[in-house]
Amino acid sequence: MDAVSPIELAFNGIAKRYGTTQAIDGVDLEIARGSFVALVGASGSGKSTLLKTVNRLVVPDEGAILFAGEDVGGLAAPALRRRIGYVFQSVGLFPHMTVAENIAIGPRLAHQPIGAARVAELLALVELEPDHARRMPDALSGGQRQRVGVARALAAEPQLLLMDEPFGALDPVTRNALGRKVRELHDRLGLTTLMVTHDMAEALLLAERVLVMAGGRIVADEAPHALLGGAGGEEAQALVAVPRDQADAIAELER
Ligand SMILES: Nc1ncnc2c1ncn2[C@@H]1O[C@H](COP(=O)(O)OP(=O)(O)OP(=O)(O)O)[C@@H](O)[C@H]1O
Repeated sequence: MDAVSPIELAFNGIAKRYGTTQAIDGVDLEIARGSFVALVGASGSGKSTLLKTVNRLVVPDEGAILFAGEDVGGLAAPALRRRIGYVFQSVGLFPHMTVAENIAIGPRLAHQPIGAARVAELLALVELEPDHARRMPDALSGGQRQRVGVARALAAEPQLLLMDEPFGALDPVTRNALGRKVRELHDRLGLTTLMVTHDMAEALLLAERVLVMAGGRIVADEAPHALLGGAGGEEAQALVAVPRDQADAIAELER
């Protein structure tokens, strides 16, 4: 990505209230095409709500979101969602469908079905075996299910990938491997990726830009190396302190 990358996503004055809770409190943000952006912050700070405004699972009270220059509020939701891959923590695979059927569901519903060869290609992308296609979701490990979730999100060849705590339920080794895999796919497929995570270490390692939310606002917007150098203010530095303190404590144990 370079300085002249076009803007893939622009949030202009986004606000969303639930009763007395101001979930999003005026977000202005531009995300460059091809970038991998992490959204971190305390529980309840508004990360998921902000992410869901992009694919219209949440409709903001105020403001507009431009996706490749088009106002998402003016697009039909199914057409919009076909251009956006969405991966979330609980995966949401249909239990009564095979892995192949789960992967193919989006294109099928859009009347653009994909064949077995494309399913096999998608399985290979996420490093699953061809014979996983015939399995039912409950015959997979959590990590394998999450890989199927990523394959499903990529099935319609989206240009934008939204991920909401995609690796949250996984063990640390699987989490690390799948995070790296997703970053590699992001690069290889030329995606723009917006990932919500609780884990600052994951954000620092995978993203090139880290946004910190607090109270429905973006309070820091920095590159990982700048955050590690002390930038971003109090909220951001409190989050950076967690993996740093852990690394220090482990280094201490090794002495
Ligand atoms: N559908 C809803 N109805 C009522 N309140 C909601 C709804 N969705 C979110 N909220 C509230 O809006 C605020 C922001 O929620 P959101 O899920 O965006 O936070 P988050 O940063 O993603 O949190 P977490 O990290 O715990 O997932 C919270 O106070 C939450 O309780």
